[in-house]
Amino acid sequence: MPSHELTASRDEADAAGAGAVRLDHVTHRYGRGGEALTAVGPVDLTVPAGEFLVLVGASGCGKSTLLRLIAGFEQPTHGSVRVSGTGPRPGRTAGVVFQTPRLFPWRTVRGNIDLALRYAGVDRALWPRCRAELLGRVGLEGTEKRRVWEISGGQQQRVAIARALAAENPLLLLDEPFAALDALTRERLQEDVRRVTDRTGRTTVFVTHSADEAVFLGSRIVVLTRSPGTVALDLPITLPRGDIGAEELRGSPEFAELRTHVSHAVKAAAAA
Ligand SMILES: Nc1ncnc2c1ncn2[C@@H]1O[C@H](COP(=O)(O)OP(=O)(O)OP(=O)(O)O)[C@@H](O)[C@H]1O
Repeated sequence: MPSHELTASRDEADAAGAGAVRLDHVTHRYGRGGEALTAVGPVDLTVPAGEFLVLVGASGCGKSTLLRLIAGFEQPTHGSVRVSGTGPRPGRTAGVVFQTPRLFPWRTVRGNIDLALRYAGVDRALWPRCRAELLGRVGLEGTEKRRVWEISGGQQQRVAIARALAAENPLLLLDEPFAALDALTRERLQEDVRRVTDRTGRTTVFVTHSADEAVFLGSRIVVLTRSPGTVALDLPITLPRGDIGAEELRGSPEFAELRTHVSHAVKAAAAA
């Protein structure tokens, strides 16, 4: 890339904020002709750096498609997607966590994390420290030597989160990462993700069906209409973050009120 282009894209990134996402009039269509399906759009959405945005909506409303557009795995049919002021690059722009952990099953926990560190270009001499720090962040200290099949589904998803954090991308994208887990594990991992993202200040876009999960995690919630997904509700969440316990938060009347509000909005958007 010529140096003036590099400078221009750096300037754009600085102005947008590292990890900031901007969707301008984005539409995405799958297929062609009579078979074509407009899955998303038009959507205009700006996610400032450091925000925790949760996308909620009924099945098939286009949540995953939006996430894939932000990750650069899909190109919009119309409109533009910018992350940190530039077009997203698949595998480079964001750490991504999917519904299933997608780990290398024949490798150890350590092997899976090291692969991510190698891919992120981290100096090999720093791997032990980075690995320990990443595993510490997701509560997996002492599991380095265990094979993937020797740890639980919840622990595997924790490894996937640690791996997504390895690249130090300012943007984290999570697509229903806890959908397959039992309620208790799910709550614990929600707490982990809330803590880790609050601590690291990363911009996060999280997809879920659950109003409860959305209110617990988000600093902002966007509810999508049914397909094609457009913004039905854009709601800032002003619940306290940081120095409040998870149980206290989940048990508060404000939490219950917001959960009901979001749940009704999701149902109304799906029926509209
Ligand atoms: N690769 C694809 N090719 C064709 N159609 C697709 C493709 N991926 C998704 N779709 C369709 O686009 C629409 C939106 O799908 P998407 O997976 O984005 O929704 P979602 O809200 O994430 O659904 P869920 O909550 O069930 O995961 C659906 O009608 C789906 O069938």
